[in-house]
Amino acid sequence: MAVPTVIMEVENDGVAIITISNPPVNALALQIFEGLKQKFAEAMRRNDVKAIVLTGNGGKFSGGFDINVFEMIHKTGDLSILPDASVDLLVNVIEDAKKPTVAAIAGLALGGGLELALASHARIAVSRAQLGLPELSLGVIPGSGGTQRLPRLVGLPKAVEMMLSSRPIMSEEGKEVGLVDAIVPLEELLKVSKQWALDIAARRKPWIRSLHAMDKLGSLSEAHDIIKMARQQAKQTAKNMPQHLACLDVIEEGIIHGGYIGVLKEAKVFKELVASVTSKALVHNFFAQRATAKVPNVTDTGLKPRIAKKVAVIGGGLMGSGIATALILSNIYVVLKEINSEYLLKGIKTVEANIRDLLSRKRLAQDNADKALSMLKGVIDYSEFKDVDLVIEAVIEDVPLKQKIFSEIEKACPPHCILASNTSTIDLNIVGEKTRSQDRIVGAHFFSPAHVMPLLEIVRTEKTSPQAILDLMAVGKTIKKVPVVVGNCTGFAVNRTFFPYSQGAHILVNLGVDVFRIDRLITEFGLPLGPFQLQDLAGYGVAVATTKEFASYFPDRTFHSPLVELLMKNGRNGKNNGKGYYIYKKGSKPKPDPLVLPIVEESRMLTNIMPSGKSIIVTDQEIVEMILFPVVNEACRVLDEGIVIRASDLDVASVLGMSFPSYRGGIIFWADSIGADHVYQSLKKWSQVYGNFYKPSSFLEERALRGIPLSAPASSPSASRSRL
Ligand SMILES: C[C@H](O)CC(=O)SCCNC(=O)CCNC(=O)[C@H](O)C(C)(C)COP(=O)(O)OP(=O)(O)OC[C@H]1O[C@@H](n2cnc3c(N)ncnc32)[C@H](O)[C@@H]1OP(=O)(O)O
Repeated sequence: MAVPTVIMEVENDGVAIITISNPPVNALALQIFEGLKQKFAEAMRRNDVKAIVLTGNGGKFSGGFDINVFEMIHKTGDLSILPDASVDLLVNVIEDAKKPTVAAIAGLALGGGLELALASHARIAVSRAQLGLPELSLGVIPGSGGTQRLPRLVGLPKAVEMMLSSRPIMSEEGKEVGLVDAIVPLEELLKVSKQWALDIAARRKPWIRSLHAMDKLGSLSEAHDIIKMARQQAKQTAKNMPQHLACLDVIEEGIIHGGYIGVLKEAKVFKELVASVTSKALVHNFFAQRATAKVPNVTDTGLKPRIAKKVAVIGGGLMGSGIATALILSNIYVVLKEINSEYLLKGIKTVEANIRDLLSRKRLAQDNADKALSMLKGVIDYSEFKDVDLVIEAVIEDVPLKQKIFSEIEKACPPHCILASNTSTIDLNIVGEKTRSQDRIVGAHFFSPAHVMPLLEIVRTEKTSPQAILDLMAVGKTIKKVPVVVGNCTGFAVNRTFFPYSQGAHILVNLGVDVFRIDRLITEFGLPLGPFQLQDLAGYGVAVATTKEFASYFPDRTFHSPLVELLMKNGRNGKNNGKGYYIYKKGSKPKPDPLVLPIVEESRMLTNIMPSGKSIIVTDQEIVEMILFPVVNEACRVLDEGIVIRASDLDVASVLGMSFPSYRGGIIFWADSIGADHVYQSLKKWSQVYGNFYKPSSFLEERALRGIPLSAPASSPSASRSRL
């Protein structure tokens, strides 16, 4: 592994080029701060140095502060390892120095990386470099002056937007808003930056210390209004995440009392937030997501992924058209197949509507939209399949139909082509039973809407080849999904883990708990929708079909609630017909419908599970736990059966596939933070009163009783102790 280093070369023109080197993204490891201090001190001392250019090795400026250090703090609680960079290095050594520094930015400058560039006296970037302050997505705020300097360079509205969204901008936009001074080709980056630095030194170009700039800040009352509005928004969109309001407080401090005071407050708040549970969970998420890219016996075999240039999608329904949209948006040529021209037209219209929607929400530029649509071709036979690299079947969940399609595509496609199914429940061995191509049959399970949801569950059977998995992972990355490789079982990792979620909610309702109270508590916990609103949205057909599927595989823990069927009998079909548990009207928010209450009563009469016919009394916390602990319990079975490679894969899958709040780290991380023992004891207690649905799994029981975290790998010393 390469050692993080900072090197300095002084050229005859009097410019010292200081280069950060820490592959792959030049993260600012603790040694880098030391190195920067030393090299800047040397550059200031040397008489042959007139100016400095700060840059990064390997075509990247810097991906920011080394997030491993946050992880170390979360493990040890030792905040003293944080470098005192924000004043010491960035203000005293760089910004207030007697020699100017120019940041030469290629590739990316994120977080602390961008903050180094902000403290420099000018920024020269290559085209399409990513510039951003994504710290809030890690549960902290920018901690090296970013909260103060960015508003002073780009104005308060843009700075607030960049920090609160954590989304980077391209250098082209950076140039428009004043973050970048010039955009140049990569070959000229150093040359132009050196000249710029010399020009500043000779006062031919302005020597700007951005912490002291005032012209972009606007009046105090304007700033007050902007921050007030941002606070209101953050309260709605970033509930339970302290870093958003903290960031606004720190920005405000600097506007009222000056940039330097702002920097001091920023450093203090940064330290507090680094140690927070939110940061711990979000940093866990960051590394957990990266870990999904490492699949034993697949990514470590030396195999190279083959690039899919042309993909066929079979089925133009909601899922198929969403998948086609995701592919064409990433410049992959798609043939969309339907059984007749009427259905095909419908499918293509859905893809067009998806693209229009992205356009209207400014997520896509017109020329990119046109380009994407030009990559789509509709077909009603297999003639275009002769040169496809991947087929994704996305028809209804019907075993004979899928088997027929797989027999057909085996003949129609070239031998290297991967044959994938988007089934969410059906065993892939059964899907591919009638073929001789089991080694290239794989699950490509997208989540609805497929062009928006970031998870791609890649399901392998014992026969799927490593090459097929690797190729599909590469497609997933290209279309900006996070691929998580899982094993084959009913519901695979995500739907299997979460099937008790709506079951638990239905048990509670039949025990007398109010439907809308449950939804409110689950959204307060952090999921975007409660289980009943989710059912309204997904459609009752899905609820009935999946419950049936799970009931046949897991009869010991399936609860038969007649509620959905009763709703349908009463002419309710969820959002589809505007009437479910909620009333849906165009242009207004869904409203709880009191007219469902008699239907709920009918369901309660039929199930007759309320003790002595009376509603149970439960606290808000118990309600959340009675819904989510059974999910943890099923997650334990998924771990026990080796359906996922590592526990953190389930965290990623729960966050990206089920919108489990990322600031709680994911389903297993959350359970471990509460303690396996509490989960176990609660489930045990409920199973004695309410039955088998709550019965703790043997995996949970063993870990709880032996005090081993659920996330500990089976082979780890702490977990293997359990078998002694
Ligand atoms: C004081 C300051 O204000 C505080 C901060 O700066 S906090 C840090 C702010 N920076 C960030 O949030 C950026 C985080 N990184 C990223 O978003 C992305 O990694 C990236 C856009 C830089 C690159 O993306 P991509 O090319 O897809 O590569 P990706 O797989 O994510 O990362 C490559 C490797 O670099 C590591 N890495 C990336 N950024 C890192 C960082 N800031 N610290 C430590 N490691 C980092 C990843 O963990 C991964 O390691 P692995 O190969 O061992 O799994």
